[in-house]
Amino acid sequence: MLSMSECVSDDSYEECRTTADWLLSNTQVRPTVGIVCGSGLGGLAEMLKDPQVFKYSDIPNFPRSTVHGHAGQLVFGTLKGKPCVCMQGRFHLYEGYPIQKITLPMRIFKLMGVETMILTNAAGGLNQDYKVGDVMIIKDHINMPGFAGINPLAGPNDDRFGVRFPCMSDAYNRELRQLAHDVAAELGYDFLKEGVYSVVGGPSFETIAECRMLHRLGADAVGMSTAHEVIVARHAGMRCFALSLISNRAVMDYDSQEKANHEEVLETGRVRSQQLEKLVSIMVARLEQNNNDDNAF
Ligand SMILES: O=P(O)(O)O[C@@H]1C[C@H](O)[C@@H](CO)O1
Ligand code: HPA
Repeated sequence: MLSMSECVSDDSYEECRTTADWLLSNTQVRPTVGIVCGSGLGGLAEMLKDPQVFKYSDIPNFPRSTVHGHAGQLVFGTLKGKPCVCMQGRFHLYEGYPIQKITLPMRIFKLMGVETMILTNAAGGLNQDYKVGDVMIIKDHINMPGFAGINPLAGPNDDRFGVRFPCMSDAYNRELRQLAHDVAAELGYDFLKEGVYSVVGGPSFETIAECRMLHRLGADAVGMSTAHEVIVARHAGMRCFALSLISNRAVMDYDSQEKANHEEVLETGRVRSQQLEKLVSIMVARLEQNNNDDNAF
């Protein structure tokens, strides 16, 4: 039988502090906004002015990106005058990292002063009204690995990050969702939806039966990321906003010839990236600084 320290990744407060301090001593930027780029959406990082780039491999305690479409670098800079840090590439459970490791950047960002997280991903559309290229504002998630106890907060709780039992009914900030709707309407975007994201472990795409089940459970889109990061960010009291780019339609029909594939996912990102960049940059420009959050420490 494994001991607790063998089961639970050892990325302690001190390690996060070391990484945060290392980054703070190597950049002048004091980010208040964190952005995570999903598959094929790395272009979001190119919006930052006066960028300062750190390869993940050069950052102490940071994991490495192993997935095509995830560049593996942290970019600091300003967006419409707001200091930001942007992950050009994220980590996924299927890469083999412990779940605490893939969510580690959230804690590092918190220690660096980030108050608001904007997360993006590519996802398969389960909702039959969704088309490839639609963008879904995430209003809630279903954490499938969580039902099997795979939760980034499992293990001893460090109260310096947040409380033992954090609330998740308000995980996706209502005001930020409304802001996204307002900005999209001003831009004339007719491809914006709002729905529930279900995270699965991957890397195999879902079977037809799995897609049907997730849809019946109330999910509008399925993907392999984001929810774990949001759990850790909310635990640490950061407010979260997340978007799914519907990169493919989940196969729900046994007569369908469609097959999910990563190339289609990346291609959809290329097609929509400029519009997403515009949406995110206007949102960032209008962000209020104060984050009055009950979970905050
Ligand atoms: O990082 P995200 O969630 O955007 O990546 C999605 C899920 C898989 O990693 C990959 C499948 O194409 O894209
Ligand atoms: N399923 C899971 N993850 C995904 C998908 C999908 O269909 N598309 C992009 N990421």
